[in-house]
Amino acid sequence: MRLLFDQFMKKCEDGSWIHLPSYEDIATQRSQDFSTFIHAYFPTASEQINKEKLSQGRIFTRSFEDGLGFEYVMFYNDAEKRIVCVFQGGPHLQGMPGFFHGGAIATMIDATVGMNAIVSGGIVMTANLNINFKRPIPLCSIVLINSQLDKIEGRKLLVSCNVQSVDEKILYTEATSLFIKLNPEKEFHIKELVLNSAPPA
Ligand SMILES: CCCCCCCC(=O)SCCNC(=O)CCNC(=O)[C@H](O)C(C)(C)COP(=O)(O)OP(=O)(O)OC[C@H]1O[C@@H](n2cnc3c(N)ncnc32)[C@H](O)[C@@H]1OP(=O)(O)O
Repeated sequence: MRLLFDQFMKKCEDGSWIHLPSYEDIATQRSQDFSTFIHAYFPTASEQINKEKLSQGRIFTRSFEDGLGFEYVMFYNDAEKRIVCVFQGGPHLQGMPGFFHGGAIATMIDATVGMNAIVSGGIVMTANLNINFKRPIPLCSIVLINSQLDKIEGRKLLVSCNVQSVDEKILYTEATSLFIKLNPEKEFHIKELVLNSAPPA
């Protein structure tokens, strides 16, 4: 994992790739603005949120103890509109004995294609996610999640993705997704927020 991280950090030196901040870091920077916007977009659903529990809310992929759940880092290439996520899931993500749970893989795919859609298009939500699980992924192995923005049609963003072994010899999973942009006018605001909070290369 460290070797791959260093290889991608090297690619960041000329600015073609950007080491993305974790979603948690982005959300906490402008959490009040973000929360107000989302609740205003979904007023009825917002009324049903248990406000006492809201303060205990944690980003799903960052809610496990270190090393047990989702360990990952994402790199973004703006010119190519793609993200590579280096992912090493921990032992608490087990499904079939010795392999990752399909829901854990789906979560990481959603997080990666979602980040690709956010940096490419603004504030979006997943409307559709189709996944083909082609090979089981051994628990605790390191994989690459390669995500690509394919098309923007008005408020719709189509993003595809695959999950491969590090040597690219095994194709584990393929996915396509549809994201819907919630607020076209804030597109540059969120992109700048993400890119400006990127850790230094
Ligand atoms: C970095 C971390 C990233 C994390 C990423 C994680 C992201 C998530 O998981 S979000 C959580 C899961 N998603 C959700 O809960 C979303 C639930 N769905 C919704 O709230 C709404 O359906 C929402 C917001 C997606 C779209 O609603 P709304 O803004 O009213 O748009 P709406 O007018 O219905 O649709 C817009 C267009 O998209 C199309 N569309 C909407 N949903 C779909 C769909 N599932 N399939 C195909 N087309 C669709 C509509 O037909 C319409 O097309 P057109 O403009 O051509 O008529």
